Amino acid sequence: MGYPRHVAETVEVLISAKNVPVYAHPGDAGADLSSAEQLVLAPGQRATVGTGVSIALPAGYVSFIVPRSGLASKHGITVVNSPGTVDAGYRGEIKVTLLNTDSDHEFAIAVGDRIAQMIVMPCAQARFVSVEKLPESERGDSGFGSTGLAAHAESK
Ligand SMILES: O=c1ccn([C@H]2C[C@H](O)[C@@H](COP(=O)(O)OP(=O)(O)OP(=O)(O)O)O2)c(=O)[nH]1
Ligand SMILES: [Mg+2]
Repeated sequence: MGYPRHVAETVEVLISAKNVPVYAHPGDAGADLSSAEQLVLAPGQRATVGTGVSIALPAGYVSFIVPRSGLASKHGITVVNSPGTVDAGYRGEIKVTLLNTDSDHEFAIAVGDRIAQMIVMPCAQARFVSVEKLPESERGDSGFGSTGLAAHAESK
């Protein structure tokens, strides 16, 4: 019996890059982006780092730039504006604003190091329809931890 196999949607994305983002494994959601720059992030420092990658997403798609979990857990490196949003119409270089959250250790980046990953997703654009009153829902205006144990018990 074979493992059920669902072939994910693939979409053609035009790219201009020296280092094309790489999916480490078949079916991965994130393709690794590498640095086009050499730099050192001091403890607590942030920097906007070039990737040398420019893309043309098809209309109706978005790319999100998100941190790599290994860099986050081992070195405290994150993406400040995660998920960074690459609009379909953007043709400039994709840059990654990294933050070294480690309070003691600097983090050195060499050209070609994988610094973040990009996810390509279909994305709807809303047609905002103004109304006087929104339709009712079970959640209503509860949020911000409303389903936490204590709050949940109180509300029962
Ligand atoms: O991590 C990121 C986020 C954005 N961008 C590029 C692609 C995106 O389409 C553009 C604008 O991003 P965003 O809308 O998040 O920034 P903004 O501050 O609103 O700038 P703008 O006024 O240009 O929209 O910058 C990146 O290269 N990396
Ligand atoms: Mg914007």
